[in-house]
Amino acid sequence: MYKYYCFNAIAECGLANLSEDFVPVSDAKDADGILVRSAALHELEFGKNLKVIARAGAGVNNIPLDRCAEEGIVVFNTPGANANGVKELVIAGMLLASRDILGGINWVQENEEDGNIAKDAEKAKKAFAGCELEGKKLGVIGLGAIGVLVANAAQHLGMDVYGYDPYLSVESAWKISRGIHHARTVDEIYSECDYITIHVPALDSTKGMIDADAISLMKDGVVVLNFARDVLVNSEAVVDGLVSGKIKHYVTDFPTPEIAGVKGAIVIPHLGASTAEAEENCAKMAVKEMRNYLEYGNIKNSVNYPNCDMGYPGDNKRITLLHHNIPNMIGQITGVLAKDNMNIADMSNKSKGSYAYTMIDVDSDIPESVKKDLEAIDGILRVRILN
Ligand SMILES: NC(=O)c1ccc[n+]([C@@H]2O[C@H](COP(=O)([O-])OP(=O)(O)OC[C@H]3O[C@@H](n4cnc5c(N)ncnc54)[C@H](O)[C@@H]3O)[C@@H](O)[C@H]2O)c1
Ligand SMILES: O=C(O)[C@H](O)COP(=O)(O)O
Repeated sequence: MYKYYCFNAIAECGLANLSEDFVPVSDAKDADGILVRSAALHELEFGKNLKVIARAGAGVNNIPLDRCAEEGIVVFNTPGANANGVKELVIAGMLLASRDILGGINWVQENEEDGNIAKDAEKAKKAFAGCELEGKKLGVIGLGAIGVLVANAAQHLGMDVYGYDPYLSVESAWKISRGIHHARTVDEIYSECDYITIHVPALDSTKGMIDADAISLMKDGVVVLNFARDVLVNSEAVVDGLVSGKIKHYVTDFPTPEIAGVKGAIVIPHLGASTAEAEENCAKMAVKEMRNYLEYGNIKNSVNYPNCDMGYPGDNKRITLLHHNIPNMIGQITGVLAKDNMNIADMSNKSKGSYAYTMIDVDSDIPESVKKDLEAIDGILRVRILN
């Protein structure tokens, strides 16, 4: 029996894929698995039984990844599952920044009692005129699941699109339309583009990347879109840019007290992934990842441990070990099994940064003493026996 706890509402169609071996609990401390969206887990003390956190979404800056790795907790996200929802909102954001749709709608609401509104609208409309996206230059920083979709969609709208991503994955490279220009430096995006949209994770290396220096390189009247994370921009620099007119509009999915009321800021309350489709995709993927790990020890889409998949163990018994990525771990682990005369039927070892994962299938039952001996090896963080 596995216990799980949901920190946010997780779409029912995903939870429906949990078998009867999974029961919800009312206290996260009792859980084997946690499902979460944006709830902040940094301050949470994890229970001893917690083995997995599945983030139904992309960004994992709400989860203490290193602490989880050290406590033997595998963290998953759901790459690409909400990318289309975000892409569509980014396109909407570009349109809202180009045409004064919001100003026009507000005018109509303010004049709803005007019996002559049809005629008056024809006089008023010049105040809300805008420009078109076609032919304008768009810079996309970060060409992952979302950035690629935004770049390709913008190209279909007739924009001249530049993409920048020094860590571009092969998977993304296959998807990028060949009409997208390859920007070799981020400065090229800053200096060339009329619209700049940022789709990178919040990391130490990306926090505050849109700062006063970056903005000083941008064209006058640039539109900056941030549907990734608030911390990617230096708020003070963006506010200064809006006040001076250097930035025409800052369109963001992340309201903060500094930005919310500033003229020129178009602020949305984190709605990028709030579509039925995105919520369902994310919930299904997160549940699948959590189940596959708890039931079979397989890791797919982890952000703090390597991917490692040995499928279904069949008649074999499975041992899984989370450990530090240091020399002689395999020697010590197999040494324990040899001491107990156990026969290894299949085995896999993968590493990611400072952490590694070993899966071993054996063709006999695994005595409790083996688990204890494995746990005693220096550098082992968690041992599971999946009988
Ligand atoms: N508004 C929302 O509701 C919403 C929804 C999903 C994701 N997000 C945010 O958007 C981010 C991106 O999502 P995704 O699904 O595209 O993630 P992803 O991991 O598929 O793509 C991120 C891309 O950024 C690139 N990158 C990393 N550092 C970079 C740098 N310094 N310069 C340029 N590129 C860099 C990576 O190589 C990768 O290709 C997430 O981390 C999350 O914070 C927001
Ligand atoms: O990183 C993400 O996936 C998005 O920011 C969506 O967050 P949400 O699941 O809280 O809407």
